[in-house]
Amino acid sequence: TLVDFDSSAELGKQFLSQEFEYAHTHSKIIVGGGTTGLALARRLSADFPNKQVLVLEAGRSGADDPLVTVPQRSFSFIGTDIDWLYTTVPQVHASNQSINLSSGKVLGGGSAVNGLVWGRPAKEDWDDFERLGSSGWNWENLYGSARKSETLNVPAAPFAQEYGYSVEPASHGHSGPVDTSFPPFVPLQHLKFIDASLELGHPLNLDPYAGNNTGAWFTLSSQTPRNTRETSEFAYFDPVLHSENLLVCMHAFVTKLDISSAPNGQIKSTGVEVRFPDGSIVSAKVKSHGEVIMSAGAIRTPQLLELSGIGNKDILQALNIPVKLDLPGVGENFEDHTLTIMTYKLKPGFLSFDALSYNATLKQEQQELYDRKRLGWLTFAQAVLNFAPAQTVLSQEELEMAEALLQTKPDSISQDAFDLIKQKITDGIPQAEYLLFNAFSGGPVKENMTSYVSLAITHLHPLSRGSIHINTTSIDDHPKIDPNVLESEWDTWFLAKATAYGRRFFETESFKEIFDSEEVFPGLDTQTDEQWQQFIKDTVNLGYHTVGTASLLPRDKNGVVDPNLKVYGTANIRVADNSISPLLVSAHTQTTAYAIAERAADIIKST
Ligand SMILES: Cc1cc2nc3c(=O)[nH]c(=O)nc-3n(C[C@H](O)[C@H](O)[C@H](O)COP(=O)(O)OP(=O)(O)OC[C@H]3O[C@@H](n4cnc5c(N)ncnc54)[C@H](O)[C@@H]3O)c2cc1C
Repeated sequence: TLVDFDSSAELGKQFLSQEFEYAHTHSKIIVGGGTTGLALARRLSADFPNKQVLVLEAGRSGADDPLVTVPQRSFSFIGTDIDWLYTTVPQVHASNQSINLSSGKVLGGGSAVNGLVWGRPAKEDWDDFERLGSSGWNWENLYGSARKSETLNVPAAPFAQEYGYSVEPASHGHSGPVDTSFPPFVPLQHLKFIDASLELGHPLNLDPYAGNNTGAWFTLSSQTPRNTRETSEFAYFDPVLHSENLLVCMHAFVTKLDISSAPNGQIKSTGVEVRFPDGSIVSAKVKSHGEVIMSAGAIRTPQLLELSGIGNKDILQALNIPVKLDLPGVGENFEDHTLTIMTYKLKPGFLSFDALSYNATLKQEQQELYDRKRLGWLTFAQAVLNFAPAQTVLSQEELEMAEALLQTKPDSISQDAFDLIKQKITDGIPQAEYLLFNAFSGGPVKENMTSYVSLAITHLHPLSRGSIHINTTSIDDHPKIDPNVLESEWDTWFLAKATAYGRRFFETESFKEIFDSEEVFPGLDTQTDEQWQQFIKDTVNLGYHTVGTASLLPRDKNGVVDPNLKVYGTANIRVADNSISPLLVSAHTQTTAYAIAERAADIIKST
């Protein structure tokens, strides 16, 4: 059942204050109806036919909104009503930039606004969760969970032939809620990107979803065979919309958890406080064996825990918040992928999505093609990724420099995580991702009537760690988001080297055919190591892959949740979202979020 607290406030208040069925024993309140929250809610409600699952989501539905549904429009949500509008604090190691960290305020959360890339990490990435001390959180189990979320749609023969798509069905799920597909349109420049990668000696990976993601490959999108976006709302919730024991509330803003004491010196949550759009606050209560599950995402989950008195006592006391539980790991270990963008101009006659803004006829044609047949440019978000190990990006001499740089552990990362990342570098696990955006996305002023592409270069395993903490007692103030990017010398050095390597793609024969030789951004004046490093510091972005702020780690290693996802020291509070990932993976993170949801459901059902 779906209730909108904006249009049906009175009904909503009745539901909450009259303690409807969700207040039964063993009921679950899930805070946040995002990627993980709705996936988990569906699974839990299926298993507890007589118990209630209540999901509280601050945003609205994404249904029928082209900002959400049309693949090509991914990223257009930035600055709209479904964006939380986060930015970081000025980054001291990155020219004092405040970096955008937009995030989905909508049912489906990140899955409703992201770039639709459907990836999968290297085996070692998920195995490292277990190596860091959380038994059962390994590749084998997470891969199994990930496949439960997916239904692979093999590409139709004409498109497979035209673009050279390949897929290994055995490496995918076939009966999960999320449809994954290849788009029926790929821009020429993306096909050339495969050729350019091969020309530079990168391997073509025909099966990147089974634990080895190295090389250039066609990526699936979280997209239906009708070429609309899949979100956790559409995939997991809509099919059970009328289920009586799953109540999803939108415009339901959770302001804090109610906490009381529990046996054995623990604390428990008796429910949560929910603010309605009219400003009134109503408590939603859990009874006896009920639980509160935090799925508010890696930025809001630590904020809500701290506002409720769970976190580092020094931070709480400084704001006069009564300390219910001193748990210093809350809000720590924050990491995100760091990335830079290079921009190139296409030769006259070649077009990118920029043309949609200067060619009205083309725009209309493509819109009609999409509306009538769900074909054409608007079906496309991404097609090709290239994951490269350090050994591919760096020369022999640079590899020796890398070894020297990696002798020093940056202050903010744990010794365990540092050692695992060093091992991954040595073992040739991808460290850099190259991805083409089919439009201008950074650089000096854009010329009229010109099409560009941008190459995003991502550092997959950065060493710098930051934090997300409250700095006021108001839920309406964004927490202080400090990724602490480029604290580590290695992070700056490697991203600079990986970015400089990006220029090589545009020097290949394959690319020369379609690109203007003039590099637009940063421009060929940038040549020396110092210049590249300055470019990185001035322009570094985040990958929108925020993780780690309620880490799945032993408590004495700054952990927040145990392997059953219980917050240490609590009887009935769990976290199930990307804040639990203790280490970033070499992949875009929605598949990890879905895998966490599926695994969390299995764990919660059995504990
Ligand atoms: C712009 C962008 C592009 C991305 N591109 C990709 C990509 O192409 N491929 C990929 O794999 N990953 C991508 N990601 C990352 C991926 O989407 C996220 O890692 C993933 O969706 C996070 O899932 P989550 O469940 O942890 O959080 P979310 O999905 O963010 O869910 C959190 C939910 O909680 C709600 N909420 C927060 N606070 C409250 C509150 N106080 N009360 C009630 N509700 C609340 C939020 O509105 C949200 O719906 C991208 C992310 C973004 C933002």
